Amino acid sequence: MINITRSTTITSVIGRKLILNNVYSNSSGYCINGYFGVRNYSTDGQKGGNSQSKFEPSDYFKSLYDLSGEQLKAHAESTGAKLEQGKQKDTNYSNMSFVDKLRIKAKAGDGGSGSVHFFRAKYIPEGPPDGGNGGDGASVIVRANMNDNNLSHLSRNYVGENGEKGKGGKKTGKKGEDIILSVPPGTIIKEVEFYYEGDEELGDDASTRPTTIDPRLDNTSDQFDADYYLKSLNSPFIDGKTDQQLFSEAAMGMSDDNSKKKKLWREVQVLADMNEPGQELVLLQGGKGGKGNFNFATGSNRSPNYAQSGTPGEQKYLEFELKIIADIGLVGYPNAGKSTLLSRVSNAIPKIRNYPFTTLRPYVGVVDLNTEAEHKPVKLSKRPRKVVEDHLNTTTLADLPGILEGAHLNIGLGLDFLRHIERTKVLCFVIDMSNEGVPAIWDGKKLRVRPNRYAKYRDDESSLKRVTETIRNRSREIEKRTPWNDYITLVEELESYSEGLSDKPSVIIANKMDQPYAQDHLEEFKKLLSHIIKPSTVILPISSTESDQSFTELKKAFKQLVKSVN
Ligand SMILES: Nc1nc2c(ncn2[C@@H]2O[C@H](COP(=O)(O)OP(=O)(O)OP(=O)(O)O)[C@@H](O)[C@H]2O)c(=O)[nH]1
Ligand SMILES: [Mg+2]
Repeated sequence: MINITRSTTITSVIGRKLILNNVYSNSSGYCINGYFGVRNYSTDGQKGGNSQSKFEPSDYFKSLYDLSGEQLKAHAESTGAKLEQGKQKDTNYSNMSFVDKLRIKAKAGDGGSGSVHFFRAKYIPEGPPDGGNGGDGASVIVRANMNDNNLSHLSRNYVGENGEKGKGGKKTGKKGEDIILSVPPGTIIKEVEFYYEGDEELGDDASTRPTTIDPRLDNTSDQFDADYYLKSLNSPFIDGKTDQQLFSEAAMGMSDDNSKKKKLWREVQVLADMNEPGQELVLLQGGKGGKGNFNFATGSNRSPNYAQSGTPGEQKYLEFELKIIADIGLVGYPNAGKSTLLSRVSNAIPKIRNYPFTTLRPYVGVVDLNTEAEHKPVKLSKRPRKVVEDHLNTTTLADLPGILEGAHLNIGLGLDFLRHIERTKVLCFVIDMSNEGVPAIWDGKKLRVRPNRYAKYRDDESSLKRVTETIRNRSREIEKRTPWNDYITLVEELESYSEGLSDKPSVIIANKMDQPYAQDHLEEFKKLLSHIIKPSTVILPISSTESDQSFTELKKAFKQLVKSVN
């Protein structure tokens, strides 16, 4: 078993094969790329592409894996293969892409056909029929898993294993092994279909697809036609077209000149709302195995030489979306210490640097609410990743990219992650109290939250441009920032993006309390905020870089807030 680096993407799962689209580092740090022919390999024991850490590669890949850099070079030279220095990815950090919406195509396995077989033994030349039933096809199942935090591990295409054909001796064929798609709790799954722009009716391959079997082939139906059935057993063609042809024509829109038109998607139905960790649901039912010929023996026909074919597995386009990315979202200016805080209270290992916009994508960590453990700063790269089993006393915390004034106008990293904030239940504001050593003296001017301050410029492109430029310049003058201004700007940005967003239950972290002037800032901050926020809002002074008892307080606050929204 080999550990694949995080950079690996699995683009397809077809039966027992993973189609991997990436370059792999071997143990000596060299890359073995597709040129070596290792893109497709058998993955015994690994179906579904969920646990990417385990798979059985081909012997060829294995033989390359243990070669040293020098040996690999020699191998590449002798075979004319391409060899590149592998990028040593820092897999400890959350450099994995964050995917919160994804559309996939999935097909459950077909049922295996029943067998036509007769018992044979010495002195029994014409024994009774004993062809076994076909195995059922693999179903596609979704499972909510606390240890997943986004959808990036899912591939775009899943094809379930077909059930095996029945065998002589009344042996039932092997069942296709189910594909289990593991998703974070809070994922909503919809069935979607496509149509072409300007033509609402076409493109619905669900309606043109032959999903039901021809009643003439279905021996449970009144119209069952044994002759027709036998003919179809010998030939895969039905009415001049194979089932496969009919399907792919419809799916690819070949029957019409739709290839040039824009493909659009629409919702058919909501299939699942995965809220509870551990919750499981069959998304696509695998086909039923066909009955073997021993089932059809009757008084008038003791030796039926036909069997039932399996039913096809369901096939659908599915859309996965994370409705809730985490219970709690960290909201703050860039460099306020959000990632540092996440690393201290959760199992996540985010990248922490002393410059703004270190975090570019959301990252979700799991917070164990049980532990009263000391939160000592530890070398994060040495810390093992924790797997959560007890989900009752845990909560999830999302580290989000920093926001600036004007984020709702797409300044800074902009709108994209304001969308993520919308999908957390509780807000945890992180305010930098150090403020680069500027002493805090509140000038006594009343602060007001003014959402949609810039709304009047919205429709006028040139003034909007001017305004965004002014805000951009202002954001560079760090000394003009104060903790209370930071807080109000954050609330204004949330409100400007979506009214009521800042009304979610929240806690305020006054961070970097170890810095000079932080205590002064905090005093002023508290004074000022008592005028404008709900008095019940907790303000917790913390120093994320020091060993601090306040983390226990913070966890208590988290526990209470999360309880209040669940
Ligand atoms: N002195 C002190 N420094 C801190 C504290 N918390 C964080 N820092 C430092 O502040 C810097 C920024 O921390 P990050 O956690 O990367 O900040 P962030 O809010 O995630 O920043 P972005 O990802 O850019 O939005 C780092 O150099 C941290 O070491 C603190 O409590 N005290
Ligand atoms: Mg960060």
